[in-house]
Amino acid sequence: MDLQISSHSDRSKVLRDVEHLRSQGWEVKDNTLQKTFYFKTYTKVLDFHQVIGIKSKSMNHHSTMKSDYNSLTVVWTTHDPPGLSEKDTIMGEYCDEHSSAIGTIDKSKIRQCGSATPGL
Ligand SMILES: C[C@H](O)[C@H](O)[C@H]1CNC2=NC(N)=NC(=O)C2=N1
Repeated sequence: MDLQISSHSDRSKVLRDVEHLRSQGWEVKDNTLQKTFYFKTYTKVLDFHQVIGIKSKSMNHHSTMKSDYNSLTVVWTTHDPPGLSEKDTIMGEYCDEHSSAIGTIDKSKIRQCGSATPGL
């Protein structure tokens, strides 16, 4: 895996934590950690977005998030110094913990209503 670890981070710890997150459904892509969480309602999608946003403010570490009616895709990476850092793995764990508290569903259970942005 050609993965860049942020230079201020403990490389072996980040790699270990990334492996754990991969076992929980996170994908490593272009030096990011990403995962799509599925929810029964849009209200839950918005709640999860808000929960991540509040934690991001307190950690001064921010993700790219793409919301849809039944899902939220979260992408973590560190910009400076670039690569994956402990902050990304901490936030990944935080997302898993809080998505469970809100209540995720399996992808196969989402109600298909079409994307608001065809082609995405
Ligand atoms: C100046 C401020 O501390 C930085 O820009 C913070 C803000 N949020 C951040 N978020 C992420 N994901 N990576 C960063 O390097 C980062 N840096």
